[in-house]
Amino acid sequence: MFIKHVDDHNILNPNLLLVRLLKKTKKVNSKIPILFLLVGFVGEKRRQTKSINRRLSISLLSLSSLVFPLLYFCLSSSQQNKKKKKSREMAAAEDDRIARISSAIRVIPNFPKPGIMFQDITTLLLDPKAFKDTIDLFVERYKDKNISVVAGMEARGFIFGPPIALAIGAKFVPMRKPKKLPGEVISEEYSLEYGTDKLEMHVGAVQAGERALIVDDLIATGGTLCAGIRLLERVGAEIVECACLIELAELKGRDRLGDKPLFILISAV
Ligand SMILES: O=P(O)(O)OC[C@H]1O[C@H](OP(=O)(O)OP(=O)(O)O)[C@H](O)[C@@H]1O
Ligand SMILES: Nc1ncnc2[nH]cnc12
Repeated sequence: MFIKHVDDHNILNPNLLLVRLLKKTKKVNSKIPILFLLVGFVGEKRRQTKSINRRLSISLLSLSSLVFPLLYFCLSSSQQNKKKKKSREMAAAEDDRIARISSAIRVIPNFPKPGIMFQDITTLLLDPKAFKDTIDLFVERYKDKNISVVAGMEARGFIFGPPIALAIGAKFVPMRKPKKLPGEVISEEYSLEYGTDKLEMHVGAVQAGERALIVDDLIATGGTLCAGIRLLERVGAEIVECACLIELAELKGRDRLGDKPLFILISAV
C-alpha cells in the first residue's frame, strides 16, 4: 500500500525500487534490506506531516534507504557471481581430473576371454598424478561422512581402498577370495561376468552399527559388490555407499545393488 502512496507523490520511490530488486534475486535474503525498507517507509510516512526542513531531512533518510539496499544488492550479487565462478572452476578442475584418470586406464580387448574388453587399471597406477587424483576424488566425497569401515574387494579393491581409508580415518577390511584369510570367516558366493566366485570376511572385523564404504576398481555385473554388501549386512553394518572407479554400464550391475547407492568416476562401454 505504501508503494502506491509514494507513487502518488511523484517522487523517486526507494522502497518500490528495493522491492523490485528483491524480486529480481531471491538470494538477497537478509534482514538488512528489510531494515532499510522500514526506515524508508517510516521516513515516507513522516515526510507527509512535517515542515520543509524536516521533510528534506526525512527525504534524505528515504534516499539513504535506496542507496544502502542498492549497495547491499551490488555487493551480494558480486559475491554470488564469485561463488558461481568458483564452483564453475571447481567443476572444470574435476572434469580435468576425470579426463586424465580416464585416459590413464588401458583397455585390452579379449582378455581374459574372447569378447571381454578388459579395463586395465595398472596403467593408471603408473601415473602418480592420475592415481592421486583418483584417491582424492573419493576422499573429497567421503571425508565428512562419518565412515568407520572401508571394505575393499580382492584384488583391485585392495589398491584403492586402503589410501581412501587412511585419508578419511577409517579402518580397512579386506574381503578376500576363499581360503586366504587365516581367522574365522563368513563367506558369500557370487556370479561374475566370466564365472563364479566367493568372498570372505573375518568375523569380528566389523561391528554392528558401523558405517561402511565398499570400494572396488570396477562394477560389471554387480555380483562382487552384492557379495560385499551381504557380508557387511550379515554383521549389522550400515552401507553408506559403494564406490568404484569404473562402471560397465551396459551390464546393469547397478540395478542389482537395490537401494544401495553407487558412486563411480568413469562410465565405460
Ligand atoms: O561386478 P562384477 O561382475 O562382480 O565384476 C567386478 C569385479 O571383477 C573384477 O575382479 P575379479 O573378480 O576379476 O578379481 P581380481 O580383482 O582378483 O582380478 C573387478 O576387480 C571387480 O572386483
Ligand atoms: N571388463 C572388465 N575389465 C576389468 N575387470 C573386469 N571385471 C569384470 N569385468 C571386467
